[in-house]
Amino acid sequence: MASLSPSLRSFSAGRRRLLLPSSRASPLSSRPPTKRLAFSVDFGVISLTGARPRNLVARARSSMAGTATESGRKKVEVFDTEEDLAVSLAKYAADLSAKFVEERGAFSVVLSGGSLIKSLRKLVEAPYIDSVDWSRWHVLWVDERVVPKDHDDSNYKLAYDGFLSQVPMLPGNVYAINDALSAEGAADDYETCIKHLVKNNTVASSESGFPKFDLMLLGMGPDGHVASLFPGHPLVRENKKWVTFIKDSPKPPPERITFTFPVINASAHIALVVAGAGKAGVVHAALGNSESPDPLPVEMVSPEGELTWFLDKGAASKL
Ligand SMILES: O=C(O)[C@H](O)[C@@H](O)[C@H](O)[C@H](O)COP(=O)(O)O
Repeated sequence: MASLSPSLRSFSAGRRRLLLPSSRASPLSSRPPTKRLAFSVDFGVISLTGARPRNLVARARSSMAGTATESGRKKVEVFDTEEDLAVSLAKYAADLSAKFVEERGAFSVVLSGGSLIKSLRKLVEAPYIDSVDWSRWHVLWVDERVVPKDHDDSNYKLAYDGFLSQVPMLPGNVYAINDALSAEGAADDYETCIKHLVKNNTVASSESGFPKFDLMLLGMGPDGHVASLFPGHPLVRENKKWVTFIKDSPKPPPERITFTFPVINASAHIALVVAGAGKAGVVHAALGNSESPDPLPVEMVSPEGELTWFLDKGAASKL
């Protein structure tokens, strides 16, 4: 069982030193994972775990050919409950951690905000709390709200309270934005920070010249947004910058920084984690055969590597 390292209270993120909101590591359950596997199809694109929604295989089978990237692979995993989803997500992240730590001595992980952090809760339990080499993790954010670190809207605070404070991660390996800067300044500064990480091989580089993160963990909004890339917003077409900013986010708070699609899509692995029937319509749209000239942001997620959808039964209910 990990205890909260006192040094985690003061994170040094590159040139930045951040004071953290006070937080306590709560006692962690040592309950073993209880994944239930009721059905599984895997032909390179789909595996269903737990409940098998009507028509999913046929629909996914027909949609994948049209939407998978040339080199990329796409999987859709559906779980009976969000609890089962969380169990599987923890194993997925821990397995990738072991693979990348062995291959290149580091594991670069990108978090989003929202409900994703809660879905990572099994990672702070046995067996992963002890088996994962947390000292090799390097954590960044795909998007961040431009608010102080101790503000309730901060994605950093959300992740710190719900995840990072409960694992023995090295404080210097957690890269938060500089909250003393404007949105534009913070975006530029974060891009510079990532350039340093690419230069010293902490983060890999894609052939396209963009950073290639080992694992990106994305949530999806009910309107189909990912990161802070919203439907109909010109930022979805940004193709040069690595990190950009938005001052009119339709989801509050309005000022944010966000990775751009070229960076998201250079990833080696992306997990799109979506739970709840409220998002079933967008999941259906995203996994359908849409030929729309104006795709939803979530439909633009198409990594060089592997995309895995983690859905609970509610989110998959219209498939
Ligand atoms: O900072 C943010 O707002 C997020 O990074 C955002 O992209 C989030 O992941 C989605 O809005 C899904 O959030 P929920 O899972 O809470 O719906």
